[in-house]
Amino acid sequence: MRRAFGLLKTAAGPEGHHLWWAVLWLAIAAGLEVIGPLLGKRLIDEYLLPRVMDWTAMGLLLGAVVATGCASTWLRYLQLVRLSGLAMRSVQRLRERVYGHVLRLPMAFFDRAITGQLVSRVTNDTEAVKGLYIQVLFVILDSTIVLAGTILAMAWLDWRLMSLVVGLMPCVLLIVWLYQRLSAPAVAKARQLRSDINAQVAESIGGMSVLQANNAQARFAERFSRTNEDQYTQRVAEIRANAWLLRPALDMLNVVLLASVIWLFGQRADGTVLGVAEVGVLYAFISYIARVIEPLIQITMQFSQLQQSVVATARVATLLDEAGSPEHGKGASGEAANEAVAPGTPAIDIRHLDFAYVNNQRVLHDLSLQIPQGAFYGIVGHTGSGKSTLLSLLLRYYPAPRGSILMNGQPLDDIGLDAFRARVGLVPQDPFLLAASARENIDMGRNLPAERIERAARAAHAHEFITALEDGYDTLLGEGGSRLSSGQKQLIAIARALAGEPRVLLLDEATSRIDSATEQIVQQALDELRGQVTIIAIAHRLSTIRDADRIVVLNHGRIEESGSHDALMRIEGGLYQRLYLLQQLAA
Ligand SMILES: Nc1ncnc2c1ncn2[C@@H]1O[C@H](COP(=O)(O)OP(=O)(O)OP(=O)(O)O)[C@@H](O)[C@H]1O
Repeated sequence: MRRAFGLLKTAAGPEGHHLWWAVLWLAIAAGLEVIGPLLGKRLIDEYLLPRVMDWTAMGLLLGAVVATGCASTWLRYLQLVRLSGLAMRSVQRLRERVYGHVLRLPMAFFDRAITGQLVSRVTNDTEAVKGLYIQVLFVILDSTIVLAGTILAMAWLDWRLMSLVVGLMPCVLLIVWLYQRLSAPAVAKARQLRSDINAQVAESIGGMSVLQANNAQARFAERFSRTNEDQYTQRVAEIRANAWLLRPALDMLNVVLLASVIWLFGQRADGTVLGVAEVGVLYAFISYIARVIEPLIQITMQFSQLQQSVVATARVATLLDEAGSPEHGKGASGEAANEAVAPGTPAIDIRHLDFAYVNNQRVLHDLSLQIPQGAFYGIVGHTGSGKSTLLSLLLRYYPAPRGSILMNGQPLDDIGLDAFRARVGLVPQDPFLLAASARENIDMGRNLPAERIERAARAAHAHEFITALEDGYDTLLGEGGSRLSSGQKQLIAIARALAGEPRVLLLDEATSRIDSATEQIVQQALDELRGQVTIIAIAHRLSTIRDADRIVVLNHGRIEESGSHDALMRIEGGLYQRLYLLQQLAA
């Protein structure tokens, strides 16, 4: 609860004072609402019943009754507008903060994160903050003030009648509690079914090609319709519980309360003529009864909603507490170091690198490797030998032990992260294309000049097919680049990496999903970069790295062999030779 409200306060940001003003005005609105029946009582008791026809005073009192009612409604409306605006701006601020935070989380976080849950934190859970404003501040606070004011006013008028009303109040709580108990299963079921509906839609859109290839449309539509029908049934059950239990029972209670007040009132009359002063009290009490029941219903009904909002907000707070990537020596300028590289300094220098993802289960053992400036190195090995792990450490997705990896003679940790990312380019196995134009996919939010994008596309041999598209570089590529072939997507990913003009280019099995013809294009592109860029390529397909200056063979996290293709092929029974021959056989 404390965390949720702490977050609410920070989300309100510079508008925090609006909150206090809203509370103050709400209290005034509630006060005005309570005053109305008191004025009405005075009108009845002092003028109508004794037939004192002082039209000015009566007009003033009547005007005051109408004015307090209007002012209270108007103030409440203004505060609802004010709080809703504040709530929506808070959601907007919080959502930006959470998304910005997620973007800075270390890769290790995403190993255990579940995508759907993270999306829900950023979208739905941040929305829950709005619920806190509207449910807590507006509904609960407003209802509580009205309730307290009404009870006080009743006590002041007639404490015995007030005791009767207050005595019957627990019945409202009991009715609402019963209703919630009875409707809870339907509410929970309906909510579960709604997420099933979302999941089914997402699943079928994601697997549309498989679905249509198997002619499964009818079966999916039927499954969807069943879930949809179930959800409808549960929603109807919820509405029925409201219509048949909640409202009639509360209306009944209202009648019982009214009848009891009138009965008690009748008991106290002297049997012939009602005490003049008491008719006004009866009027005020009748007005107050409605003002007691409604706030009570509101408070009780909103309580479970409030709990959900608090839990959701606390979940957002937990995500925000997740530590971001460690700061990387802000002052150290990677670019300056780049210019002043002493001759002979390796581009990458790995020194006795040990690494474990989870305590003591080492994945890399005492790895040492020097990669000269502008060299092309290939890394091969069986599945699970540690290739991707090495690449992840070179990319600083996970922190390597200090001093175990140097770039241009500088420990990775000392290089500013921006300078580092500008220096290193990555071509991943999955090219990850945005649902945007070819240009935006190469640019990737860096605002690069058009010439640089085109130069990169030419270097990646992507320029030809991009210009053949109907709008050239501005052609929209569809979700995940669905308009392109796998090979073309990979060429775009290479162009994207080259557009950053990196000094080091890392390729993570960039040719595993493309045909031999495209692989040759990739090889040609890499050949053209040789000498200018240091290239480190992980490859399952050994033909991609056959021409590398050196091939490093990993086995269970250790360097087993290292040398040129020809040198490695000469090691009889060597791991590389076996891998290569196996691939030749498979081909
Ligand atoms: N995020 C992770 N958390 C924990 N262990 C991991 C993680 N990633 C990889 N591993 C483990 O580290 C070892 C090396 O995995 P890695 O992905 O580096 O191998 P690889 O050589 O790239 O394999 P492949 O060729 O199949 O991609 C494996 O035993 C794997 O289970």
